[in-house]
Amino acid sequence: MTSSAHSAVYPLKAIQRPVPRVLSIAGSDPSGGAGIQADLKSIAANGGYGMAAITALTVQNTQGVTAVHVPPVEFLRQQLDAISDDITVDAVKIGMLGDATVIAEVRRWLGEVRPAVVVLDPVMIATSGDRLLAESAEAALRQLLPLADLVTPNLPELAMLLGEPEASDWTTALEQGKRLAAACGNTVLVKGGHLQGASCPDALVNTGGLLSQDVVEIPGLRVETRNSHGTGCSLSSAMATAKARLGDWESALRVVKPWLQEALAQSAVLDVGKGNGPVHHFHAYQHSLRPGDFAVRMWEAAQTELAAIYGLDFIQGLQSGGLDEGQFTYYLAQDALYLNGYSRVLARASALAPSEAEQLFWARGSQMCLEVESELHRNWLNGRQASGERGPVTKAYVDHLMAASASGSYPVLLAAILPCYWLYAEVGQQLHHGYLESGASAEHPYAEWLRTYADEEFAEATRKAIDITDAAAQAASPAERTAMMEAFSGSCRYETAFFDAPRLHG
Ligand SMILES: Nc1ncnc2c1ncn2[C@@H]1O[C@H](COP(=O)(O)OP(=O)(O)OP(=O)(O)O)[C@@H](O)[C@H]1O
Ligand SMILES: Cc1ncc(COP(=O)(O)O)c(N)n1
Repeated sequence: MTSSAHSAVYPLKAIQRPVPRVLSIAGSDPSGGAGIQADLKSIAANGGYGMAAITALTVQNTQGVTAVHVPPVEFLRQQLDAISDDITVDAVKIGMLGDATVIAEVRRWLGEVRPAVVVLDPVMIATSGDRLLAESAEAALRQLLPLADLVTPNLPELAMLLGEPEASDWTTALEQGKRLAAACGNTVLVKGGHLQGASCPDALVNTGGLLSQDVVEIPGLRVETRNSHGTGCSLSSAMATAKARLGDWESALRVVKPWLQEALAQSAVLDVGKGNGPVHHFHAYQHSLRPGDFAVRMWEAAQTELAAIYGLDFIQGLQSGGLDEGQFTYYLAQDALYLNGYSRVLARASALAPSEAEQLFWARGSQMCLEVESELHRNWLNGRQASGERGPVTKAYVDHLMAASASGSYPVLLAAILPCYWLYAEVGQQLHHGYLESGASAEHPYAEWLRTYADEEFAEATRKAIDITDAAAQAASPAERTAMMEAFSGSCRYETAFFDAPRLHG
């Protein structure tokens, strides 16, 4: 991309701060969907550092506002002064002001500090219909408008500020936007949220030549949802942040509008409240994993197979001692055959490993498999009548691992490898625990085998294998993670089938 093409999108001269310090002067919504709570999330989600000076406390949830308390205005003054005495404020968003004394205090502070970006959301009435601004303060709010760079009224507020009837179509709304912008000498963001129909446009309106044209419209589709609580708060604080970051209102709205649309579209994920729920400010972070997230997902996916394993005759017989000796021999022989294939797959993981530590870990695992295989022959299969042929489950399981290995993807291969560590360690621990609980009798026909399950070295290796796979998932693409879950679940099913194979094929 040429530098001129780049600056056409983001005018470099105007980019001020990589992480702008953005102050919300607004009311508190304890349910977290609107007010300062929404503002702080919105500022962070849009790349800013959020601060909040609280004008009023409300008692509200997704169903409505039941009380409003406006603390002494001196306290607001102290909050504002504490911030600006210490911190450079790159942008301010003003929301609920409550009454005329609060408006006067904010006006004084704005006059003294003169922040570079001021967005005013003229909050008067909540979505629920409850008043958030004393009626007597409407004139004072009108007089505050010229101190803002951007005013973001919804359609009822736009009409109220002009003293006109509410617009019922977009053309009328834009005309009203032009009148308000001309009267205040600033830019008005006309919002389509209160319109009917499938589209939901927004437009920046300025009649003084500040924009590329008087009306810059950004189209948008309406999201079918009740969860619109706090959209106005979120939009205005996102705009303050994006303006400080990108330098102009048009660039800001172009990034904020699709972000908010997605926040509405994904709001159901949050499942908050019985009324108009909040939007999902951090929807974009769903795609990135925190350490441990993928391990938890895999563990959840393994639960059905673990339950199936504990229900198997083979496992119950091994625990009680009633297991048929022939079945046990078949199991040991297949285990030895399986470990030979598994060793080769671990060697492949070692070859694909991105670091020497992981390379060494899988190489050691590969070596350990061969050692256990020969120990099985030496100590356990010696003297027993066992076939050296791979049974159908052993063959299918090893083929599944080989296919994951052939995929060439390190994360997918690890996901296929992991259940043999994890489920085996888990089942082994349970069996060993059960054996100890029942008195650890030396008479138990499988006592010696059950004792091998207490191997702490194997438990440690399993924890390490989980951590490495989890870390590989964090670095993987979404498509690769889907393939990982498939490979993991496939191996879990083979673990169950492997324990059941002696009954069917032994
Ligand atoms: N259903 C929706 N689908 C898509 N965008 C929407 C929807 N509802 C609102 N918006 C967007 O949300 C923002 C706020 O618009 P709206 O007109 O609802 O303001 P508001 O009434 O001040 O918000 P609030 O609901 O917080 O009071 C605008 O960008 C608008 O386009
Ligand atoms: C503290 C506070 N500030 C603003 C709003 C407006 O948001 P909405 O119109 O979505 O209810 C609110 N409900 N509460």
